[in-house]
Parts: sequence; structure tokens; C-alpha cells
Amino acid sequence: MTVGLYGGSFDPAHEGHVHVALRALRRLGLDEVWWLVSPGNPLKLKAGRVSAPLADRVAGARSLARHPRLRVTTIESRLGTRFTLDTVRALKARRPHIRFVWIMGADGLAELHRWRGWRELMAELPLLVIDRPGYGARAAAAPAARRFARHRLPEARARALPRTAPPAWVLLHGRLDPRSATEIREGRRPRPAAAPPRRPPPR
Ligand SMILES: Nc1ncnc2c1ncn2[C@@H]1O[C@H](COP(=O)(O)OP(=O)(O)OP(=O)(O)O)[C@@H](O)[C@H]1O
Ligand SMILES: O=C(O)c1ccc[n+]([C@@H]2O[C@H](COP(=O)([O-])O)[C@@H](O)[C@H]2O)c1
Repeated sequence: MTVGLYGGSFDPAHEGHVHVALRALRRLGLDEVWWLVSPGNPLKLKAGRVSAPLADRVAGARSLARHPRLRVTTIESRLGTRFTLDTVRALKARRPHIRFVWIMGADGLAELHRWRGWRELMAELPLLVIDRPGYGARAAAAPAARRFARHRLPEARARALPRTAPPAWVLLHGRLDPRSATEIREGRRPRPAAAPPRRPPPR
């Protein structure tokens, strides 16, 4: 079984998140994508940023992630982990038969070198990066992209990513989604409405 781990604050969740999760599901042919609603992004906590309560963020994500292969979870709060490296190691130990892939937007790759143990994380599981307006070039030139340049797979080989030994990563270009939680919180975009159920993706 192959599972994409999609970590985020989801404060609030929006259609950009659904776009990322469904692209990952389809391009990689994953069995499931698990949304890991973070109890607190360590970098945001350090900067003193306060998020909405976890239960509210989970409820918002569930109202959007209406697809049989998308699961919105509170795994990190249940495990008591905050750093992604700890979460991934705990999940791999508990579910040794699952092939995990980490999923993030291009802004995440641009910042990855600020995460605790980011080099070790790259050695734990493959990474899928989905391009995002304004971040593609920064991501491709970021310290993590340079450090792991020789482990980058071409987009055409994205489907092989879940079964490729880490470190391995792909930056997927293509249709971009401009939505962001910051804009929604600042009132520049309306809050997302609950979406109707979706049909399963073509396999
Ligand atoms: N429109 C988007 N396109 C690509 N990736 C996205 C998009 N929106 C969010 N992501 C990715 O989803 C993950 C979770 O993002 P997060 O919950 O922080 O939302 P956000 O819109 O980036 O929020 P904020 O504006 O508060 O930083 C991150 O890896 C982020 O890069
Ligand atoms: O492990 C870290 O040091 C780390 C630092 C920053 C962010 N993360 C994770 O990155 C994911 C995206 O966070 P966010 O707030 O940008 O949506 C989420 O799962 C965070 O826990 C992890």
C-alpha cells in the first residue's frame, strides 16, 4: 500500500489543499492521502503564531476532503509528535508495510532547510513537491533542492516515486492553484464552502 502524508496547518483548509492532495493521488497512483492536521507547526510556534483550535481546523478539512481516498487525521496529536521527522519515524515503525511519501507545496521546499533534521527526513521517505504560484523558481533553487539535486526524478517518472528508495524527490509543475490560507484569514478571499462528494479518481 502506498500513502501520501500531507502535513499542514490547514488554518483554514481550502481548495488549494484539495488540488494538491488529488494531484498527488493521481500522478503518483497512491492508494490514499492522509492529511496530517498539525497540532502546531514548530516554526510557527517558535514565531509565536497562534492557529485556530485543532478541532476547528480538522472539521474544515473534513468538509473539503470528501473523497474516498483522502483521510483527514489527527495522527500527530495522537502520537504526541510535532516535528515531521518524529512523525514519519513513528508512522514507519507502526506501519512497516506501507510505503509513505511526504507531500508539500513549493513554498515548503523553499523552507525545508529550516526544519529540524531535514536531511535525515529526506533519507526517510520520498518527497513530492507541488508547484505553487510565486514559489516554483525559489523552490528549485532552495538549499534542500541543491543539496539533493542528484536525487531529483524527472516529472515523467513521478509514478515511480513511491517505490524509489529515498532520498528521492519530484517537483511537479502544471496547473497551479492560487489559493492560500493567509489570504482567507486576511479576508482577501471568502472562506471555502463545503464541497459536494467527489467520485474516485481514475486508476
Ligand atoms: N495553493 C497551493 N498550491 C500548492 N501547495 C499548497 C497550496 N496551498 C497550500 N499548499 C501546501 O499545503 C501544505 C499545507 O499548507 P498550509 O495549511 O500552511 O496552507 P497555506 O495556504 O500555505 O497557509 P498559510 O498561507 O497560512 O501559510 C503546505 O505544504 C503548502 O505548501
Ligand atoms: O519538522 C519541522 O521542523 C517542521 C517545520 C515546519 C513545518 N513542518 C511541517 O510542515 C507541514 C506544513 O506546515 P504548514 O504550517 O506550512 O502548513 C506541517 O506538517 C508541519 O508540521 C515541520
